[in-house]
Amino acid sequence: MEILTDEILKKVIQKRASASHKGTYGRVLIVGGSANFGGAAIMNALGAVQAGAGLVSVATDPSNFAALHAQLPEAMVTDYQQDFSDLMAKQEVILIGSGLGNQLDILKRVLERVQKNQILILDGSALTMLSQNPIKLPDCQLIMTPHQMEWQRIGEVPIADQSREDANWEALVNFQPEPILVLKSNHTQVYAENCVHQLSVGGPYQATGGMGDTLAGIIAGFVAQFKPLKDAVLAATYIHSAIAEELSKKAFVTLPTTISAQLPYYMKKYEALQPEDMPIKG
Ligand SMILES: NC(=O)C1=CN([C@@H]2O[C@H](COP(=O)(O)OP(=O)(O)OC[C@H]3O[C@@H](n4cnc5c(N)ncnc54)[C@H](OP(=O)(O)O)[C@@H]3O)[C@@H](O)[C@H]2O)[C@@H](O)CC1
Ligand SMILES: Nc1ncnc2c1ncn2[C@@H]1O[C@H](COP(=O)(O)OP(=O)(O)O)[C@@H](O)[C@H]1O
Ligand SMILES: [Mg+2]
Repeated sequence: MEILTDEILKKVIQKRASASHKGTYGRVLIVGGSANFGGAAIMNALGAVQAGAGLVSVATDPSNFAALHAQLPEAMVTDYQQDFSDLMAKQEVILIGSGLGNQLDILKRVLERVQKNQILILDGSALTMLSQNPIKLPDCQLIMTPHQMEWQRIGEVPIADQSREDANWEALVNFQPEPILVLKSNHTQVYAENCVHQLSVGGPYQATGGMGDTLAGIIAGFVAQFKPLKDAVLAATYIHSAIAEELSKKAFVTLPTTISAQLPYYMKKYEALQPEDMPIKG
């Protein structure tokens, strides 16, 4: 097991080239946010946009359009009950499930259309629906972001056994293609390419609804811009909790939207650094 440190940010975050444009930094489609859980899709989008994704679209319930636009005019919207396959085809990254609720038809429609070169992130309700319905996963690059109960449901690893790496690896073999697993808890671990990486940052000041929705959005924003995939996921997972820990020095709770708002400033400190550079101060 490896402990994640800010070396991963030095490795992953790159200074932007002058000769670039929004398309250079990736297109992300978020599918989520039912009428009751619109905030989840908004927090996905805030995470992805603030992390630097070039173009972010949200397929959601139309009742969320105005709130999303008011919070984040940078994001585009579409009605998730309509056919959005043309929009899907243009994306590098698709994130589905945060606040989606039990909408199996939408999940099936999206999974059937995912292409091999696309990155698919499965969160929240998508994981719960997959655990209850026999649906084939698409042949693409997969990332799953369950909390402990979601991993118990979909991975069939009881929460009490999730501290055992061998139990989690055994469960992962049952998924084809094998996903990168971001197993969220108070000791979040990332399972990828035969290695387990554990967070050394973060704490209970993060225990607020929407914290995982925000992480899923940040992962989407990072994998849209940075390569290789595994390092981008590790960096996103690290920065989400590192910002929270920094904020917790002055705040009792660290709200998901506050973490997203800090992303561009925190990332800026790392753009010109390389691994092994002097530690960051302040
Ligand atoms: N503002 C919004 O729009 C928001 C929308 N949201 C969306 O709602 C949907 C449902 O997601 P969900 O996570 O709230 O519910 P569910 O999947 O039933 O899991 C909860 C059950 O698991 C248990 N549990 C055990 N260990 C756990 C752990 N480490 N972390 C967390 N839970 C743990 C837990 O135990 P308990 O709390 O009872 O002790 C409880 O029994 C999903 O799409 C999500 O994106 C939310 O993001 C909130 C903000
Ligand atoms: N006590 C804690 N210590 C560290 N991190 C925590 C703690 N409680 C929650 N978190 C983090 O908050 C996030 C919660 O994710 P999740 O339950 O999916 O939230 P939501 O679905 O409400 O957005 C995860 O990243 C988890 O690691
Ligand atoms: Mg969640």
